[in-house]
Amino acid sequence: MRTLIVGAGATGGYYGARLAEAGADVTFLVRPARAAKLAADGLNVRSPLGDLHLPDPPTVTADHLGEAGRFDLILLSCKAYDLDSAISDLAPAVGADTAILPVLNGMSHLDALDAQFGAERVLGGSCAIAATVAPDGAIRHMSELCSITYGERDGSRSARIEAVDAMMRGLKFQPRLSDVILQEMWEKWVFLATLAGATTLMRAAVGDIVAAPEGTALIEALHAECTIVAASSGFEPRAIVAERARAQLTAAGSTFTASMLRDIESKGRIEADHVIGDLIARGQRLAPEVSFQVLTAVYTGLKAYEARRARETA
Ligand SMILES: NC(=O)C1=CN([C@@H]2O[C@H](COP(=O)(O)OP(=O)(O)OC[C@H]3O[C@@H](n4cnc5c(N)ncnc54)[C@H](OP(=O)(O)O)[C@@H]3O)[C@@H](O)[C@H]2O)C=CC1
Ligand SMILES: CC(C)(CO)C(=O)C(=O)O
Repeated sequence: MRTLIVGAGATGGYYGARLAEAGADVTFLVRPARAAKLAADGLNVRSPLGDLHLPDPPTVTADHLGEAGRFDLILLSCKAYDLDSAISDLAPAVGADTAILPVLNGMSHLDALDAQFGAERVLGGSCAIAATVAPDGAIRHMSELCSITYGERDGSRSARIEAVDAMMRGLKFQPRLSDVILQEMWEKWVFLATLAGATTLMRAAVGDIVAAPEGTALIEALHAECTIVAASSGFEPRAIVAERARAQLTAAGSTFTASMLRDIESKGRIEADHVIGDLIARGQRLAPEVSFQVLTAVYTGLKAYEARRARETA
């Protein structure tokens, strides 16, 4: 299966490197600076599941993608703020039978991909991992948490999703073929928005927040607001998933944080609109009687961070 990994950052770099390690036919679509870094140093992964050095990872830049032909699978791993440019850059790789598997957090990227390439080409997907790109360019995988979930959005078991599943098996991450991928993407969004919202608002890990006065109540209120949006959209988290999420999000002593907090701490760009703003907008449309006060406080904090970052980097 010819696979194009769009982005060799934290997620694309990790999953793509593990696929390449196992001999899968992968090529990374990268921008010029990342291409130069990979050419100089190779693709390095530091992981509790085993380090990996790919001395010569196959890369292509957008200006040469047309010469690379069509791909069977495109694993899209950019941040949401780069989605429009990534869509235009990856377009030459999309043929009649290409499937696109996005692993971004949130949901609205599905609409953008559908509009550009047709919904029939767009799978559902998400990943659970704690990873980042270290200052030396290596992918730093920070815990054993490491899975990727994918499925046809109508729940069918197509030949192409079975082929994706076959390629993902036996590697250094947990693969999961889902028959209810939209439900799972919403559940992940509710979890992530609560985790990112609470840990960025408080600039602290879950355990630090629950140790503070009213910390657990704040996380629970945020989780409840996110759940209302999902339920109003027709994807109320299943009881067992909601209970597991609640336990993880309020665990005493937990050092769990969201990738968005890591991005803020490294003064990077964040997906404020995609992960939090979009949730509020959907909530205001579908449940206008709810005030979404905690989500709104989170969003204001994130937009203030963006404004400060823009001012200080201008
Ligand atoms: N990191 C994590 O632990 C987790 C992240 N996620 C989600 O996964 C998604 C991806 O996040 P993450 O991997 O952390 O992000 P990163 O910023 O680490 O990586 C994204 C990569 O995409 C590349 N990129 C962007 N646009 C293009 C383009 N047009 N062509 C080629 N490459 C491009 C960037 O390239 P360049 O280097 O040139 O900027 C960057 O290397 C996000 O939605 C995030 O929320 C989900 C679970 C966990
Ligand atoms: C929920 C979590 C931590 C797991 O992948 C995540 O998606 C993130 O940090 O962005």
